[in-house]
Amino acid sequence: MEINKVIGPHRPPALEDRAKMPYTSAVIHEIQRYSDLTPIGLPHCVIRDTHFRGYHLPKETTVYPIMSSVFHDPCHFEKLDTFFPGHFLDAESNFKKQEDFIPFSMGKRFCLGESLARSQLFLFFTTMLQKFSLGCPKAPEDIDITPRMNGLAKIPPVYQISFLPH
Ligand code: HEM
Repeated sequence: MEINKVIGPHRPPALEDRAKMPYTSAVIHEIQRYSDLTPIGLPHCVIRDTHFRGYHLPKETTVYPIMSSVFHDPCHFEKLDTFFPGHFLDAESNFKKQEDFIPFSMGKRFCLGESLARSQLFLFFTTMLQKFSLGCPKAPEDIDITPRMNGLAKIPPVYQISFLPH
């Protein structure tokens, strides 16, 4: 079987897309890109002998969709190791959808909770910022964001953060 392009099922627009808050959407997308929470994705297995871009994958080969390579693709993101919401904004500051940005994976087994998760991320993030002023005892440049563990998932370190109601 020759696979050139795997097309995911139709995804309905999430609440975040309908809200038309391009910078907020860009920040949330950049958080997902930069944090790179599941760097090697979830393992899959080919169910028959498969040819993919010149490689022969015998039946039952385990395949890891290396998500990190997507989030650090220099063809799509100019500042790979910098938190830069501009990756998802065009020259007029409109939200720029990146078709190759796939934190919820793609194909038949893409995340079933994608719409719910995206709506929740948007509501959680905007509500927090509307209701609280966020603070941290350390200066931003002194915060070590190296993950505590890095394997199937990246586990973030523990931070001290304050939420002061407006
Ligand atoms: C930010 C939040 C989330 C992220 C980044 C995420 C990401 C993912 C990824 C990468 C996969 C693996 C797809 C694959 O096998 O290639 C997955 C699978 C799945 N996710 Fe999520 N997910 C999130 C939240 C949720 C939520 C809230 C739900 C349910 C309420 C959910 C339900 C599922 C299910 C059921 C699968 C398995 C789909 C299948 O194997 O057919 N996810 N998710």
